Amino acid sequence: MASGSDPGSFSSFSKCVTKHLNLSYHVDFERRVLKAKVALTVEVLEDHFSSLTLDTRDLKISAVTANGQEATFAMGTKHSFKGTPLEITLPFSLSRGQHVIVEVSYETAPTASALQWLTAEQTAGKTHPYLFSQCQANHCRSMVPCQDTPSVKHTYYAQVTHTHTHTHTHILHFLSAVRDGQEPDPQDSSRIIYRFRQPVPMPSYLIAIVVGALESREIGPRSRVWSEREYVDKAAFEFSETETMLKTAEELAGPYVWGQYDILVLPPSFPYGGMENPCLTFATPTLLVRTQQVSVIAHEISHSWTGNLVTNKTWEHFWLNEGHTVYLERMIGRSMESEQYRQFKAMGGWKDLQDSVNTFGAKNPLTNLVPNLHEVDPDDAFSSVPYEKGFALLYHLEELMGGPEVFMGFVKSYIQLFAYNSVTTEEWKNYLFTYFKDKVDILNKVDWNAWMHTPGMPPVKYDTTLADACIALCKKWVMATEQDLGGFTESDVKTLSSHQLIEFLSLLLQEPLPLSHVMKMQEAYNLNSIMNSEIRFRWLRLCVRSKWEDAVALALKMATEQGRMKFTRPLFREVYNFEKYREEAVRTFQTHRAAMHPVTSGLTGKDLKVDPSQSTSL
Ligand SMILES: CC/C=C\C/C=C\C[C@@H](O)/C=C/C=C/C=C\[C@@H](O)CCCC(=O)O
Ligand SMILES: [Zn+2]
Repeated sequence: MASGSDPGSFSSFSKCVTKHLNLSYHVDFERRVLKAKVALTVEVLEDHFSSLTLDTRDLKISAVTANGQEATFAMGTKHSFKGTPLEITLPFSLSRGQHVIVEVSYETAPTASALQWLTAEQTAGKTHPYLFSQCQANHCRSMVPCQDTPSVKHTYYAQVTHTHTHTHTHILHFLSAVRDGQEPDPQDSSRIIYRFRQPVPMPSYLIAIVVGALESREIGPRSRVWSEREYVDKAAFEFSETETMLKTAEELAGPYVWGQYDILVLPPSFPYGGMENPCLTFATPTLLVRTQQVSVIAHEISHSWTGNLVTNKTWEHFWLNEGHTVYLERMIGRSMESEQYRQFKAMGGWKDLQDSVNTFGAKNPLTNLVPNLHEVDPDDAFSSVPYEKGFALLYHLEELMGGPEVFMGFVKSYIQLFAYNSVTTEEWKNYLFTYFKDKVDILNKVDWNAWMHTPGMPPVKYDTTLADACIALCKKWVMATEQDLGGFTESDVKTLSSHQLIEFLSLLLQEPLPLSHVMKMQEAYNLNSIMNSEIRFRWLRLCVRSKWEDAVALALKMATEQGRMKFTRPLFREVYNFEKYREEAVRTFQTHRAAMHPVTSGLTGKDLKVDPSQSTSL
């Protein structure tokens, strides 16, 4: 499964592959570290095997054993984003097909890039500290020494406990796995050990941990929603369609193999809309506004097949995870709503792709569907491209091959064939040609090099029925002279759904308006009062781009009161590009960076050209 190379990993996965991890964690909130032990069950792939390399990042390793015997180890040279290779020499030699249990005792750093430690004051409840992880893409190595490449899949078992203080009695632990009971710690009966079991083989980037004062509500026969008490009822209400979506996804893609499907709503600094951690999707609280959660939860559910069951072999093939997941997410939307709704969402995705291409530059190789990630940090490469160019390719193929039902047949078959494995684009393409063996002539006419290895926008058209009202209103604003402005009233947007309002604002962001127009838009539509974050985010970007000074404070407020990178980074960049407020953007970032997620603060710092080692720039 793990042959080939991965530019993001130092680990020796062509010599050996991890089959199982047994983790023991002790969470120390006072010192902000995990004291841990991991036992890796490793299958040897070659004869005369006596050494292996694991990925680590900022870990303090204290001991390594192999089958219980002391093993020697050395740390290699630290790489800026790949971390430090841990080179282990076994006290014996093994042959191909044998297994060895390598146990590493270690401690994480308070700055571990996978972890965000929140003080009690940074939580909604204000009484208990909180810890959460985000391992995708290459951050698992900062909490577990492992073969941190998506080409290796293993099961895992974990036991977790935390330092007991009188204020921490209500703290619960969860991992991306099935709960396997809890019991008093035999070494300290005031502590509880929580146990978890993940029997489905999965890549390291899907290991996840959360520790905090959490409550839950049942939302379906295999689903609970977890969050701090302050959000839990709202979350249960917003995610009430989860079981319907799971069933729809199963009809499309096959059985759900992960047992439980729970959702965890995190504190506002969580950097993404959602993260598909198996058994426990992590979600931003910005979804807790009606109509916003549907596509994100459909997306995370879809990852249970595309991404978690069939996984990209390296991050260069990330579009296989995300393109297929967006395709499946929109097929769920098609089943639950309509084909027009799917087409409308596809058009919205097209704008997101355009936005990413504009941000990177239309000639930037990071806008290739399959980018070269040698010496490129995946976090720097992340954008809508793998999602939306990936979807656009699949949609294009769907049209060529005979429509959604026919193409979904291929996607389902691809999932069944590659389930529990990791794949490359080449393997995907070979299977496409095998599945559609009667239509190879048509497939040969596709300009594969343009789709896969050429930067910029691809050529695709969608059904615009639901977007026509948005396109017409956008045109009206773009063409309007100062004299025409009096003709705009609240009734223009009365019949638009929130999805259509998002589309309207996305269209306007492609053709920004004069300040007078934006001010009139506020007067007529009162968009400042809307709290739906997808709408607010686009509206505030539009205002700042039109140089409306009053909007700067609102944009910076939204950029800092939540930390979803999809919103935070473009809002900061927008204010930064408004010359007069550039310093204000940098100052606000400097004030908030200590409380931001480590990845968000790192990437926003790069966007604003703030030297990470200095407290101020400019
Ligand atoms: C070609 C891109 C190369 C590598 C990307 C791989 C990982 C990127 C890394 O930065 C982690 C991404 C994690 C994403 C998690 C969830 C997203 O689906 C959220 C999308 C944005 C949002 O809705 O907030
Ligand atoms: Zn995704």
